Amino acid sequence: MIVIEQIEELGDDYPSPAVAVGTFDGVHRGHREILKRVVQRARQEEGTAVVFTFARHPLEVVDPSKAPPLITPLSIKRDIIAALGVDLMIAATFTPGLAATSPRDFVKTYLVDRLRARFVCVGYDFAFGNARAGSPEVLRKLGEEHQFGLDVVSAMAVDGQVVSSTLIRALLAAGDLRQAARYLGRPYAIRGHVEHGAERGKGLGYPTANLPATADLLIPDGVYGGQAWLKQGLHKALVNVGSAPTFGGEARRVEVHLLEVEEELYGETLTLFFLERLRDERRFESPSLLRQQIDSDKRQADAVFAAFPRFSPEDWTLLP
Ligand SMILES: Cc1cc2nc3c(=O)[nH]c(=O)nc-3n(C[C@H](O)[C@H](O)[C@H](O)COP(=O)(O)O)c2cc1C
Ligand SMILES: Nc1ncnc2c1ncn2[C@@H]1O[C@H](COP(=O)(O)OP(=O)(O)OP(=O)(O)O)[C@@H](O)[C@H]1O
Repeated sequence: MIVIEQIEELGDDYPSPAVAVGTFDGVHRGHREILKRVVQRARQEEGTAVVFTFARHPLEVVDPSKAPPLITPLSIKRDIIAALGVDLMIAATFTPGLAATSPRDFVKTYLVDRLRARFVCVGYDFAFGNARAGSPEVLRKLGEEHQFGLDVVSAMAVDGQVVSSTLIRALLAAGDLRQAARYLGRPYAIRGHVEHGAERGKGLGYPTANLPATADLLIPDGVYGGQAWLKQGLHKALVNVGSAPTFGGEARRVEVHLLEVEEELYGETLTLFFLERLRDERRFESPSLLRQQIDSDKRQADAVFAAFPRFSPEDWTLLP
């Protein structure tokens, strides 16, 4: 998949583009249905499957006080979208100019003149252009004018709930990783480079690879059962998100203890899937009491690994 950040970088060699437009934070199951249709259409027409999305959330420009943390930072969003078979991803910067563009001008400038879209796919509540005035109906009329086809995906529900990024963020903030995974179609994931910590973990019997806790980390502090995707292998992990109050409290970090790997990981890129929240982070009276607790976390995590639906980290999906 080719990724560009500015639509101006687009060349001319993209035949018959089928385009999905949206923020797609989380690339959840509703979003995936839209992207699948675009890929299917492109394959039928020997065209190009294109996603026109944004590197950050548009609300960061439109109304920063309402801007949510991202479920999928750009590098993860890119990998999920690539795994679906999309050919070209435009990860544009949302600007005040774009926010002020009317629906008609947005379609003319971006979809028609720049992208030469032949087919567009959006979801049931797609809103675009100045004051979110554009809707699927508006897009349909503009499509008739500019000769592109339109497919509007109806609301996808799972467990009786319409899937949305907002719903998934709320579940993650409440620590309900399992239900969030149902809507995402995979476990919640973060990615980072392994950093140096205080080097106490080895003494505890649980050495950890540390990732910085970014502002987008949506889940609460606590201990989690997870899986770490590292150098093309998936490894069971016990994870602490927090500031280690037993040792006086430090900057918030994500500490990953890999259960099956013992090697130097500094500087490696690690993708971490969170399966289930096991408990709150607590202050212990002594390191040995903390160690005993982690021994029991490990036993609890074993049950989580056994029960969690299998998933493919390369396809970013739960397996049937
Ligand atoms: C599974 C797990 C659970 C943890 N739980 C707690 C906890 O409840 N309270 C706490 O203060 N620290 C907790 N820690 C953090 C340890 O204190 C921390 O890993 C240790 O101090 C090593 O830090 P270092 O990586 O900076 O060397 C936990 C770590 C792991 C791996
Ligand atoms: N459950 C769903 N089924 C089908 N399409 C969906 C679903 N959820 C979102 N979409 C569509 O995906 C596109 C991108 O939407 P958006 O990124 O706003 O996602 P969202 O889940 O609706 O987010 P938010 O909760 O922030 O409104 C839109 O066209 C929207 O209609």
